Amino acid sequence: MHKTVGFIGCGNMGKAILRGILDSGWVSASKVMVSTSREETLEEIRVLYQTEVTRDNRKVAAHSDYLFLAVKPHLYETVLNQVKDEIREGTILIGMAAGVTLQKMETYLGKEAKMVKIMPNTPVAVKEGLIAMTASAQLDEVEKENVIAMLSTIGKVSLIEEKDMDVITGISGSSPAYVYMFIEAMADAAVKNGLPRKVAYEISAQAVLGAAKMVLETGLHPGMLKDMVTSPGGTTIEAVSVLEEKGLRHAVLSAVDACIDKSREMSK
Ligand SMILES: NC(=O)C1=CN([C@@H]2O[C@H](COP(=O)(O)OP(=O)(O)OC[C@H]3O[C@@H](n4cnc5c(N)ncnc54)[C@H](O)[C@@H]3O)[C@@H](O)[C@H]2O)C=CC1
Ligand SMILES: O=C(O)[C@@H]1CCC=N1
Repeated sequence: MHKTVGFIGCGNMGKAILRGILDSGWVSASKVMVSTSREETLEEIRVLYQTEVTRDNRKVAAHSDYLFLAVKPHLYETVLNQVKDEIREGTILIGMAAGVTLQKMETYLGKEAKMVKIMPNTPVAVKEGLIAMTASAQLDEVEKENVIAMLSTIGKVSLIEEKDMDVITGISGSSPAYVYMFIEAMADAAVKNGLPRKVAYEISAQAVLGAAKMVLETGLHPGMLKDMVTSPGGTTIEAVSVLEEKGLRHAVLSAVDACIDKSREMSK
């Protein structure tokens, strides 16, 4: 595959995808061009990834078979308006902004185009991402399969209806942040009890990774897996009891609900 790839904007999410697709070998650095508004970011990307970099979004648009739009949601209108004449007929535009629907992208572009909306999460950087995806009617099956093949190199691809994108944002796009808070809090407790911080992070993170794998690979209900850890009169039930008392379930449910609400509001 000798396709060209472009990134307009390359901050936290753009860099995570860029790193993932380069590491996977799906594309070589010589086929990738990146533009951002910040000179320092461009220099960092050029040094780290050896891709071509530019301040000119139009140049990236003209270069790309697959064009990732990795700017903040409020910049989509400006950027799509800026590059609309450079986008080739076969170019596939890949939007990832919370609240920016395929319909909005088409309106900003002012014409129909091959467009994909994804909701990735930052673990794509280590090829363990979740990428929810929906494609516009302009993509044929082969083009859709090609996009799925590219994204599959950096995580699991979940084909969804666009109406579900806000919910997926709540439990995937945004959720690594909540999980990092959980890992950090567990590590703080370990540090309080004398463990060096570095060891505490490694052990907490591995426990979360292992628990997630158990859910995915055993197919057992999370409640049953919890029960299997919780020995009668043992240590775990003490922690479980405090988590229930402090309202962990309700806190998580309400937090995810607030995230979904915000995404829905942005999508209007
Ligand atoms: N950070 C995350 O975990 C996730 C982010 N997203 C979406 O990804 C998009 C990017 O988010 P982040 O990477 O977190 O933001 P960020 O602020 O880290 O990166 C934005 C990038 O856009 C560049 N930029 C700003 N103005 C520009 C312009 N006019 N032309 C070209 N580049 C410009 C900045 O220099 C920066 O490189 C957002 O739309 C967000 O909704 C989606 C899923 C997860
Ligand atoms: O916080 C945000 O708006 C973006 C979208 C999902 C994750 N980060």
